[in-house]
Amino acid sequence: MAERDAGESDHTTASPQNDLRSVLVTSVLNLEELDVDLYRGTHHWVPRSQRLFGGQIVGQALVAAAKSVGDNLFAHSLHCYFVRAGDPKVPVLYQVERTRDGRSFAVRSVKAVQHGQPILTCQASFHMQQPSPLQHQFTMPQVPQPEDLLTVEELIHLYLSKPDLAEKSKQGLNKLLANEVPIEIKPVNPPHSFTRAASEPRKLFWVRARGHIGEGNMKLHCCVAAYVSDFALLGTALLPYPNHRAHFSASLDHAMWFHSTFRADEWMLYECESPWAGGSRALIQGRLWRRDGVLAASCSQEGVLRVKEVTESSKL
Ligand SMILES: CCCCCC/C=C\CCCCCCCC(=O)SCCNC(=O)CCNC(=O)[C@H](O)C(C)(C)COP(=O)(O)OP(=O)(O)OC[C@H]1O[C@@H](n2cnc3c(N)ncnc32)[C@H](O)[C@@H]1OP(=O)(O)O
Repeated sequence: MAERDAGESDHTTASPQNDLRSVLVTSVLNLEELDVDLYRGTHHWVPRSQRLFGGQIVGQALVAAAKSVGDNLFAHSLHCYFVRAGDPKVPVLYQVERTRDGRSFAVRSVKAVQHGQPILTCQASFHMQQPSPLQHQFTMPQVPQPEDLLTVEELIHLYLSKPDLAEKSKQGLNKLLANEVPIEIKPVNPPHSFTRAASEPRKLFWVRARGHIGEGNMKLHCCVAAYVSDFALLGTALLPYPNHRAHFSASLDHAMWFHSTFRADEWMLYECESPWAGGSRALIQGRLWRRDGVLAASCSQEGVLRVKEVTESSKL
């Protein structure tokens, strides 16, 4: 374990002149206030499953919770259950209950509702900054810098340029390219081709919000990190099983802890690993690292994964 650097990072900052404001800030996490502690959120990107993206619901729930706590308090943890699939055809209502306001901590309970029914329950806790001599963290894995790696889109174009690529794979890759995901990803160990080999249930990638957010609003960066943290976590559990494909997958619960200041519009290393899978479920743990090696956030999630074996003919 390494000593944690409690100081500010030497971030290279995305320039607002060259980079439009992130749609996560202007739209997805910009909730409409309907009444006291009642908000409405709309959608930007919806996954192919046609159920709302879990990260969007968690990020919006955290925005709603954060609106009722003072500027001196910062999100330090959240615990959520996804109890129903989110419907992309209607907005989500967020009802906030002010569970407790103490001297150092405040706790909020948020219910995300559609069609009169909860789709997510979330407890979020906020804490004032307090100095402590007790400081440690793991050491960030050593990986190539994001400038030396390709984005997911660049990798897909590379795979598409391979002359022996099967028509079905081409269609799959083009569908992936059509997604307008508001985050950028650079895998650390991308496969050389679209076909995958079995690997340990662990993956590393650089990630950041697409577009500019700017510094100053730490609560907002935590909400963006909550959005980002659910994106590719569950797939980690499938890495040892290239001959199986999930016909149903969904995150069941999601917990997150925020440790340090960070900017979600700057590259962060996301380290994801799945220590267990069984009974059609998998546990996945994630660590978000600032590129200067400071541990920014940790998360844990359990998901349901119902898989089918893929035959050679169905792969083509
Ligand atoms: C260029 C960039 C490229 C990138 C492109 C993008 C690529 C990747 C995209 C990444 C996507 C990220 C996704 C991240 C993960 C998520 O966001 S998941 C969304 C959040 N989570 C949820 O929505 C879960 C919400 N909760 C639920 O839906 C329910 O709680 C539950 C389904 C988990 C509960 O299940 P259950 O109690 O069984 O509910 P039921 O209503 O009874 O059943 C639901 C369906 O499951 C079938 N089913 C039930 N039991 C079984 C069983 N034992 N075996 C098989 N099937 C079962 C049941 O029949 C229902 O099916 P139908 O809906 O009727 O088909």
